[in-house]
Parts: sequence; structure tokens; C-alpha cells
Amino acid sequence: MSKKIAVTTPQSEVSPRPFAYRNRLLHCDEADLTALAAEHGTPLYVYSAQQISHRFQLFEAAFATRPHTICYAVKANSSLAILRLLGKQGAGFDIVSGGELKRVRKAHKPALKKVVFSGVGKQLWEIDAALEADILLFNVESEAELHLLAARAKALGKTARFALRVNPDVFAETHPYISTGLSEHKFGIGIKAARSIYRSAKKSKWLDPAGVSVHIGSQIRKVDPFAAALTRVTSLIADLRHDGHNIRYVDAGGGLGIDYGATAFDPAKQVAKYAAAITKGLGTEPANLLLEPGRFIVAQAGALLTRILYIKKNGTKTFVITDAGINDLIRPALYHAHHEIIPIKQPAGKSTFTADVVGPVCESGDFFARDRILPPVKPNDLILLLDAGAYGMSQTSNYNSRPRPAEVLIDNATTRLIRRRETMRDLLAPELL
Ligand SMILES: Cc1ncc(COP(=O)(O)O)c(C=O)c1O
Ligand SMILES: N[C@@H](CCCC[NH3+])C(=O)O
Repeated sequence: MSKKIAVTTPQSEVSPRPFAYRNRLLHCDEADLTALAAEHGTPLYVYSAQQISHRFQLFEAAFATRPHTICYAVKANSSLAILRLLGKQGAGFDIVSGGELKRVRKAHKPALKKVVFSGVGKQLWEIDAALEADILLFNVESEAELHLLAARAKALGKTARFALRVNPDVFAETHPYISTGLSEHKFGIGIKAARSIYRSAKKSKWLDPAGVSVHIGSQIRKVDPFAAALTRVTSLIADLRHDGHNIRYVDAGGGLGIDYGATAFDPAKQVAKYAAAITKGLGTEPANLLLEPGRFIVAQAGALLTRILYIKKNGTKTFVITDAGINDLIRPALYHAHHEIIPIKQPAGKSTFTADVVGPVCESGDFFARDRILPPVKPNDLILLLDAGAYGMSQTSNYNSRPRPAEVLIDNATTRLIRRRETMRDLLAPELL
């Protein structure tokens, strides 16, 4: 399906993105993207620190009236510099591995006490590391995991604060690969089974049943499913308190979606609607609220800058071949995700052509856009794939022995390389002949 692209400017009146033309050249805040490409090469991930902070502060403001901690979902973008930026503003973190715990420790150690640990397959060493770090909360996803957590807490002489991640069986309209709140999904524990598991956990002095958590999926635009899921969680919390558990935390997960299109999108209104839905779901049951947004904080603050290598025709189709590929940004291939594509030089006229924008990787699935209407572009031109700040760099790979891109963070007039481009030496280093 072809989609119109924003050929004049990606900025609407309420701009959700930090990218705009100045003197016909695309900038990220103050930084000229042509100059960045010349200095750092392409493909290059570019992020605006201001936009990331702004999104985080929108969340803070929307929940200001109740006790809460925003635990940014590290998986969305796990760059150390971005974690540090958020940590310094008071963010906690939602992690899903020992590796992500290590990143938080390195980026902003004081945030360890605001870490929640999710994931269906926590390993013994990861549980141990999190216990040693004295994280805020384990979001436990199975009875077997709870037994292991109790055993490790006992072995290390620690008390493990935990929440069961319950599966509320709520449908959230999103891509099936990123929907998690139905009983057919691997995530969480059926909400009906939860009460008896809390009861048996109470017998262990190494376990502290401190909360209940839920996460129904990602890129969810309608907020009603969040309210529905939390209503079920709130009723469980009432039951658990009745059973004598000291439940202090309710973790509402992440999942708030953004608009990947060219239309105006007001993040402040979106987060306000989301906060209203969460508040409705929580009712009058008091608890410290934990939130795990990822995409909403970083997606639109970032973009992938890439250079056109070739333009070719096969039959009736035209292909724009870029130096970025599926290994640099997998979202279009994996979820048929739409990313706006804009040229770095603002087009003078209104002429367009239709093409597939594809990468150099040896897969037919290596595409960024199909039958996209584009302004005139030619080989060696730079183009920008918008809204790539979340699940972009964090889902890269070395497929086809391609080094990962570099990343730069722009903070007003300052541009900082926050990850150098990988080299072939980096790629070959772990291999043994
Ligand atoms: C447990 C958990 N928390 C938070 C998130 C972050 O989701 P999002 O980036 O959609 O806010 C995810 C990803 O879906 C997740 O699995
Ligand atoms: N990787 C997905 C989001 C998955 C969220 C993981 N819990 C995306 O790019 O949209």
C-alpha cells in the first residue's frame, strides 16, 4: 500500500519530532544532518536529547498527582548515553535480562533501586545479579520462576520483592507479534491462578509479595484496553489485600503507541488520555504506580540516516537501494511497520515517483518501504527514516557480516558520538580459528 510522505516538513503545528528543514537542509534540533553524515558516515542513528527528555517529562507531568515511578523499558533503546540521560532525570528502568541490568549499573548506578525485572525466561545468574543489586521488583512470570527466586533469595540471604505479572486476557489492537495480554500468549500468569500463588508464596520468608504487574502489548493506540486490564488487576489487588498481603506496587507495564504517519500527533494529548485510562482502571485502590514506557519516550526522538547507493528498475518496479539494511532497522520487515522517509535536501517542486526503498542485504524482506511515493532523489543523496529511536538500534544485527551503525546524540548545539561504528575487527573478535 502506498502512503503519502511529508515532502515539505515532518513538523506539524504540534511537532512530535525534532527534525525540520532550515535553509532547505534537514536538521535535528540545531544539528545539520548533512554535516553529521560527512563526519560520522552512514547508516547513522541520530537522536535528540531534548525530545527524549520532553517525552519523559510529559509522562512525569501526566502522573504527577499520584505516587509513581517511570521505569523506562531499556529494550526500546538501550544506549548507555540515553539510559544516563533518563536516569539523571529520575527514571527507573524496566529490564528483561542480566545484560540490561549491567547497562543500568554502568549508565546510572543510583537507578538500580528503581529497577523492575520482567521476562519469561530469567536465568539463575540473572536472578542472582538482580538480588545482589537489590532491585525494586521482580515481575515473576511463572510458578517455577517464583520457586527459583525463593531458592536464590534464601541462598543469598536476601528478601525478594516480587509482583506476579498477570495475564488479564485483554485484547489490545496492535500487531500480533507485539500483543502480549491474551491467554494464548506466553506472557504472565492467568489472573485466576494468581491468588493461590500469592497465598503459597506467603509461606516463604524469602519472598515479599509486594505488587501486581501487567503488560498487554506494545504500540497500542486506543487507551481503553489499558483501563480494562488495570480494572482486573485492581480487583485482584483488593482480594490480595483481603488475604493479608501487603501489596504496595501496581505495575501497569508499557505499550503506549505513537503515530508513525505524516499526520499531526500531539504526544501531550495522547499521554493525558493514557493517564486518564490508567487512573480509571486503578479506581480507589491506593498503590505506588510503576509505568514501563519505552517507545513513547524514544521512538520519535530518533531517526536513521542513510545514503542512496543505487536506483534501479526491474520490470515496472523502481528500487531505491540504501546503505542501511534490514540488519540496521528490522521493523518494516518484521511487523510491516511504516516509517516516514524524507530527503535531507528539501525538494523544490512537487514532482514524485514511486519506488521500493530497500537495503543491500540478501533477503527479499530487506525493505523499508514498498510502493512509496517519494520526491525526486538520486544516488548519493541522503534520506532519513523517521521514528526509528525505539526498537531500531536495539534490534540490529550483524547479518551479512555488516557492522552496526554509529549513534549520535544531539543536545541543543552539541553533538556527541555515543556509539562508534562497529569495525570488522569488532565482528571477528569472538571467533576462533
Ligand atoms: C514487560 C514490558 N514492559 C514494557 C515494554 C515497553 O513497551 P513499549 O515500548 O511499547 O512502551 C515492553 C515491550 O512491549 C514489555 O514487554
Ligand atoms: N520490537 C517491537 C516492540 C516489541 C516490544 C517488546 N516487548 C517493535 O519494534 O515495535
